[in-house]
Amino acid sequence: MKRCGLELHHLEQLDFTLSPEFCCSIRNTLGLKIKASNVKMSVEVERKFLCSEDMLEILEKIGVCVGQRQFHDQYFDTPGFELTLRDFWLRKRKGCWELKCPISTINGTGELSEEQSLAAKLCTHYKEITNLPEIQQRVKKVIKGSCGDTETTPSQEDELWLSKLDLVCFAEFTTVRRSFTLEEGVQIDLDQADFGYHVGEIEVLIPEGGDVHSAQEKIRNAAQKLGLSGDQQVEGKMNVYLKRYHPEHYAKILSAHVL
Ligand SMILES: Cc1ncc(C[n+]2csc(CCOP(=O)(O)OP(=O)(O)OP(=O)(O)O)c2C)c(N)n1
Repeated sequence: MKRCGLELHHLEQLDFTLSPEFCCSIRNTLGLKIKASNVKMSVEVERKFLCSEDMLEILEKIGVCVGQRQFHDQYFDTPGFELTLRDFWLRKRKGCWELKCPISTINGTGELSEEQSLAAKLCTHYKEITNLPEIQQRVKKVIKGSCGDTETTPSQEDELWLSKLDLVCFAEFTTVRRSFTLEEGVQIDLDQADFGYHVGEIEVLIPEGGDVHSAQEKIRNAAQKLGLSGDQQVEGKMNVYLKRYHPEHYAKILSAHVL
């Protein structure tokens, strides 16, 4: 999710009166403004955690609850899973398309301290693209399809570009999310997915090429404040969903070291 001073989910919470397309156009407008001032936050650094009652109490004390919302996600890939096997995640959420792309973990030079190595192990970071023509281009490149021209009007021609690129929905579920802000730039989401999985995530957004280590440091501090201990990697919603509903794909993804 892109955020500037105004949180995008504040707009999304209004969508009982605004259509998804209108929300998307607001998002795009904000995106353009952000780009113009050169602070486009397009890389998400995050750590998943399992939220205990104690943590929730701490969070309610030290964080500011910025609301609850519900969204339905649909994930798309080719029948041969050419995107997800390369760690690309194409999703439609509330009428908006998003593509999460892997980025190099190399950020600067020098040895990592033990703490930094642990933070890197526990955190994921992905670039998020939300501009549909850019998404289509990236997807085409990844799956190397000779799929003809996809320069179509995005919101009205969903089916067309998807079928041209042989993309089908392989996962869909609804999430109820409660969000908190902890300190400048640190957001905590508590997710409850409709297939029975609860998970929390600590998230920091940085610009492309920004300092991933310092984002990880912020996440580590937030984790400490919540009393999170240990170095256990926690599964995200998609891990659990795939394991349960697409075990063969899950096994392939594991052997490709994507999850
Ligand atoms: C712990 C872990 N999670 C995800 C992945 C791979 N992966 C990357 S993107 C991706 C799809 C989105 O997953 P996630 O970030 O868990 O979803 P969500 O929290 O709803 O998205 P948000 O609202 O924060 O944008 C996956 C599976 C991984 N390798 N390891």
